[in-house]
Amino acid sequence: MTVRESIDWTGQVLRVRVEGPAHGGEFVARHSGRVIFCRGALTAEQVEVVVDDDPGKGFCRGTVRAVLEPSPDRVRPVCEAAAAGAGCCDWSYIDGPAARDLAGRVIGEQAARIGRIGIPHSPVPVDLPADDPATTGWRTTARWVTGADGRPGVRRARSRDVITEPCSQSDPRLLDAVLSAGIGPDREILGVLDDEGAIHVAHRAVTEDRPRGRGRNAARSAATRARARQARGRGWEHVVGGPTMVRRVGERRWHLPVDAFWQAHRSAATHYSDVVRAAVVDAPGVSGAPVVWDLYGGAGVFAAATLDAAPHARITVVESAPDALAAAEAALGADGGLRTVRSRVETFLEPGDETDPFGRPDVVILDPPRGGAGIPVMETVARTARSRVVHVGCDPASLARDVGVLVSAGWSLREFRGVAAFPGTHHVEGIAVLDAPGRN
Ligand SMILES: C[S@@+](CC[C@H](N)C(=O)[O-])C[C@H]1O[C@@H](n2cnc3c(N)ncnc32)[C@H](O)[C@@H]1O
Repeated sequence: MTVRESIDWTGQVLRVRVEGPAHGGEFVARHSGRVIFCRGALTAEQVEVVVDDDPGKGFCRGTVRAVLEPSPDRVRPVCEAAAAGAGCCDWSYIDGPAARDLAGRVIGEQAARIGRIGIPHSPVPVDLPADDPATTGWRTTARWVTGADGRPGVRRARSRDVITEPCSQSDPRLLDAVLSAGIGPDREILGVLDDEGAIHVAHRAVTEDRPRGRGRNAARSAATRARARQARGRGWEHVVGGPTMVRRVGERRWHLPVDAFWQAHRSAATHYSDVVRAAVVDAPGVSGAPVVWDLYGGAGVFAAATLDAAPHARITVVESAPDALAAAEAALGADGGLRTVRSRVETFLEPGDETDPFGRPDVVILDPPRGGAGIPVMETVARTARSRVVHVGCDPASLARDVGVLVSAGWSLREFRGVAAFPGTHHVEGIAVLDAPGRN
């Protein structure tokens, strides 16, 4: 069938057989030659889906309203907020091991399709973070909003409505503290359980931006604009605990503003640190004093892991947030070989500025935000790093694109794994370790 631009199935109920997972948490099904991205479905199920977003091209989006033939991997959703329609735990109806397998398939598929990377194991294996089996209560930094009635909750999917059933991700002590604080209407709330067991609650005015247009991309852009207007560190009223949290990996401690970046899962920083340590220790052809770049380095968690593996390493942490770098210097400054650079990574790597007082890097570690490092950054890294690259990425598509740049420049993939760092959701962290041409 030829698909016409004017087609619109919005509101139609379709009976479909579900195929595999797509990037973004929906599942693929087909009807009359068009793809339907189905929310709330599972591989091989027969479902009835209501079309709720139809851009009028070769695909549309829908939500499952009845499961006619359920998968054995379907379980009762553990997240009350998601069951009530919130956008938080979109895979909370999928059994944990099955969800990890599905996430590994998405990582492998994106690697092949976008990165043109041959993966030896598909699905890519997805590990529990530091063997932590928690499916609920794993999040130690959480956010809520209050609506006009002042009750804290999370947003309904693709809506500004507030759902007050609890989300299962956050440690339950956080919501208890938020409820006891009695915060008023129209506030954004931040709750943190830090690594010394202290609870911090802060709130500020909700900043909103109306979507310009329909669909989830418009909603996402509106959220991004709102976040950009409400800068980090601004406007918080601290009502429980104080403005500074303590974070720990092993024996090291970081003092950070409560809204500074820290890995969301309570065991993620430890897991990634273990991976970095192992990757630095056996980087091919590298001495006991490697030169290392920790790009998008935050408070230097991976720099710390590097120093544990190679105490004489000379490390440059590149990061745009000054509060994170101050915390890195305070936590690691006593270790001689640390240099912090407050800069966007793109600027740090600009032509003519690729040199480092420590010399060309043996190992480059990258942990960019969701959009990934991008092709120009990866091309420079491919030319500059001597031995090994470790890329940690929370979006399988941008990770695939970034790693694909290295692979097409002749780098070989030594390890490619996922980490179930966001249980109950489709989100997954991917970690790729690559060796320079001629080094493996
Ligand atoms: C995913 S976090 C990783 C932080 C650190 N590796 C950790 O595990 O705590 C990404 C970091 O990159 C920083 N960032 C975002 N865009 C950046 C850019 N273009 N250049 C430098 N840093 C950036 C953010 O402030 C954030 O600290």
